Amino acid sequence: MIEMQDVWKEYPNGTQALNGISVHIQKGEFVYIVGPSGAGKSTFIKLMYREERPTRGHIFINGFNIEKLKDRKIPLLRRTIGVVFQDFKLLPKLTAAENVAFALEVIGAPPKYIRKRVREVLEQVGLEEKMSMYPHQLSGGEQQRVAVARSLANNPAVLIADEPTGNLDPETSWDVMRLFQRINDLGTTIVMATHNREIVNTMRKRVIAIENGVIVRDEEKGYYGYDD
Ligand SMILES: Nc1ncnc2c1ncn2[C@@H]1O[C@H](COP(=O)(O)OP(=O)(O)OP(=O)(O)O)[C@@H](O)[C@H]1O
Repeated sequence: MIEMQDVWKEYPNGTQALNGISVHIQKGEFVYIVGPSGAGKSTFIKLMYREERPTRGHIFINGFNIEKLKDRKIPLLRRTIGVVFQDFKLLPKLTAAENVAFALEVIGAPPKYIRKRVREVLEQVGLEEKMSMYPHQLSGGEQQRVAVARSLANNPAVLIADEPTGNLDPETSWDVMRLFQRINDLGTTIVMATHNREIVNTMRKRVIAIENGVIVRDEEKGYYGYDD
């Protein structure tokens, strides 16, 4: 499902962000990516949805060979991946429902299906009553749940999250994590980069630790393992 073979990433300014990463993540897994600041976690995440390209190595995601993927085919890859960010990245002039609908409009889904699916995913995240609110009228946790609903709209096989609780207080972070657990229970693979020690140590999932661009630890039911 997700396979990286000896993946290296050097940014154009010469920074070596990843130095030979090999990893295999199976369908339905829930994986935390941990490590110190600057270790390469976001780069690892960005390679998966082809925001960045590897300098060297092979990446296969949901049946796509990232190396061979033509730019015009990137949208096909991204339909199979939902992405959630620390800063939510909602469109401020659109309501919650419109933000979710947008993800379906860009792929040309029929309006009737869009209406049904928007309601479904907003119900899934418990926000059906706030469908018509604009992002600034929602709390941080609610905005993140809209972003999660948007990421689920296309029924992705994989949900990738980069520091999704980074802007949320502890209680709200747990709401979002319970939501992730439910999504994972329904079969979606989850890969989440995080600095949240409490969540990693409580939920006990697979933990992959990256330091200086290499995997230094990969444990089933692992721990966070850093003091920051
Ligand atoms: N676009 C870029 N151009 C040049 N260097 C970059 C770029 N993006 C990241 N880097 C560098 O690559 C290295 C890895 O960065 P990355 O963002 O992947 O780390 P991270 O583990 O996600 O860090 P954090 O926990 O602080 O988010 C760092 O040295 C960073 O400065």
